[in-house]
Parts: sequence; C-alpha cells; structure tokens
Amino acid sequence: MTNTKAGFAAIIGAPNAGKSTLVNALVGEKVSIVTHKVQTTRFQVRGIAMLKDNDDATAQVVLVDTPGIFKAGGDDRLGRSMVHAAWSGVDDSNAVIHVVDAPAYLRVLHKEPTAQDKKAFADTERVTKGLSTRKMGLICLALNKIDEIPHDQLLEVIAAFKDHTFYNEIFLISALNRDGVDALSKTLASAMPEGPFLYPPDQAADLPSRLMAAEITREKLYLRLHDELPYASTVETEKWTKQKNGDIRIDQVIYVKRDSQKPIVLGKGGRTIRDIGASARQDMQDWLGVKVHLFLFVKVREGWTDDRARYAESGLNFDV
Ligand SMILES: Nc1nc2c(ncn2[C@@H]2O[C@H](COP(=O)(O)OP(=O)(O)OP(=O)(O)O)[C@@H](O)[C@H]2O)c(=O)[nH]1
Repeated sequence: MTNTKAGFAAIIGAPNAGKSTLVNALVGEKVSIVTHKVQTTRFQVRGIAMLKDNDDATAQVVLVDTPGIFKAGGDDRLGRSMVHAAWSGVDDSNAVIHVVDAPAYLRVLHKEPTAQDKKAFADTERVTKGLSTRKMGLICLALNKIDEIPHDQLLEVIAAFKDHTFYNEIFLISALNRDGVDALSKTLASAMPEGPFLYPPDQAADLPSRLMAAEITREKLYLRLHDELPYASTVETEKWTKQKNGDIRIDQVIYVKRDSQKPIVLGKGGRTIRDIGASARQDMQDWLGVKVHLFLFVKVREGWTDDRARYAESGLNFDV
C-alpha cells in the first residue's frame, strides 16, 4: 500500500484573475514565471505543489495551465483546434480550478465594469460553458481577491454562480493573503489518485523552467523534422546550471526511438542539430534575458513510451 498520491490540476481563468498568485500560494514559494509563448502542447506546467490531504497523505499536484482556451479569433480551423486541444488538457487532469476575479465580476453585476472587467466576464462565461460539459473528478470555483470585497457583498458573488451545479466546490479565497487557500489545497490533494510521485521532489522548484526549455527545443525539432521524424522523439533537460557570471548552461538530450533516426537529427556534418540548437538557444535567451549555453545530445531510448512521467513531460496522455 502506498501512501503517496500524484496527479494533475488544471488552473484556468481569464487573464489577471490571479492564477500565478494562486500557484505561488499553493506551491509555497515563488515559482519562476513561465511565458505563454510556446503553445504547441496542450498544457504547461506552472508548478509542483506538495499538499496534504484530509487523511494527512502527501499528494504531488502538478499545476498546469491551458492558455489556449482563450485563443483570440478562435473561429478559424486552427483556432478551433487549439481551443479543443487546450480543453483536452483539462480533461486529462484529475481536477480543475476555475479562478475568477470576484471584484471584477461584482462590478459587472453592479453595471459599473471597466473594459477589462467586461472581457474577463466574457472569458468567465466561456469557461463556465466549457466546464458544464466536462466529466471529471473535481471541478472547483475559486472566487479570488475577496480581500477587496465588502463582507456583505460576498454572498452576492456566490449567488451569481448558484445555477452552475457542475462546480463540486466553491471557495472564497484571497490568493494574495492565502485566505482560504488551505481549504482549497486539502480538497485538491484529496482528489488526487494514489500512486508514486511523477517528478523527483528535488527537481520540483526549477521544473517549469526545465520543461519550458525542453519545449522550445522540441518545437524547433518539430519545425525542422516533422516530415522525417513524426512523434518519434522527445526532449529532456538533464542539467540546468546557473554559472557564476549569470549565464545559464542547459544540457538537453533528444531521445529518438531507433538508431536509424540519429543521423536524421544530426544531419550532414552535424548541420541539422546545429541549426536546431542555434534557434532554440536564441529563443531561450529571449525568454530568460541572459546568455544561454545550450548543449544538445542525441540518444536512442527504446521503450521510452512506457514511462509515465516522461509522457507527462511531453504533454501527452499516458492513460489513453
Ligand atoms: N487584492 C488581490 N489581488 C490579487 C489577488 N490575487 C492576485 N492579485 C493581483 O492580481 C493581479 C494579477 O495576478 P496574476 O496572478 O498575475 O494573474 P494571472 O491570472 O496569472 O494573470 P495572467 O498571467 O495574465 O493570466 C496581480 O496584480 C496580483 O497581485 C488577491 O487575492 N487579492
């Protein structure tokens, strides 16, 4: 019998609702900011929280973000497929937390919204519509920023959501002050399935950065080789070292399935991998704002398709 639990929780909500602040409150430390630039996968890891459930078991909750849900101009085919992919990232999670900027919502109800409030309201409606058709374990509503709401108006916000019966739990929180966050974290932990941790706990702090860096290289690899190497490769960040002068050294391995695929990635005289490395390094520098030294290696790994954590890293669903 294991007493560890592990799973995924999707955090969704309009821009500015307080998602990053909530992730920081759940993780318990400031998580390095992950840009939304690369959106090729269905979700991005924002942080890893180690939370206690109601029975005191420890749950590793991988907090993921699916920014594609709010893809602007989502009416064309590409937009629709990105929105669809983002929702399938939500479906693969064990729980979802919908974060709403409660003061902004109240201003709409009181007919005194700002332009940003109106947009947040429209986004919230889109999310509630999407959530109403989900069939997943736990759907939470987190009405955030209650520190800015007079007490007598709290019930009014809750009442506005009372017809949305698909929410299993509603929390009134202040992600900034951590009010209500403990109750939310216990509920989340309780919803996670039993099982071993998905990531080594000592990697948890810089994991979002490692994954982001792997994602950047994977995107370049895909852009360059998707005809020759469909779905056959994965990228992992093995080492992440901050050097004394502030530069960052990143060592990554590109795993392919068969020996015959190695020369495809390397290219004639190593040209292909050099090009991929150069453009990935450029993106990493733009993202991190410091000089990056990127070292890419190609290895064959048979049977990588059997490893659950690696699937999680590449944004794929292992349980299908
Ligand atoms: N008063 C108050 N402000 C909050 C609270 N939570 C977040 N904020 C503020 O709301 C703003 C947006 O918070 P973020 O956590 O960046 O929001 P986000 O949803 O991650 O935003 P995007 O990354 O744009 O999607 C910041 O100025 C936060 O400080 C809260 O509980 N109370």
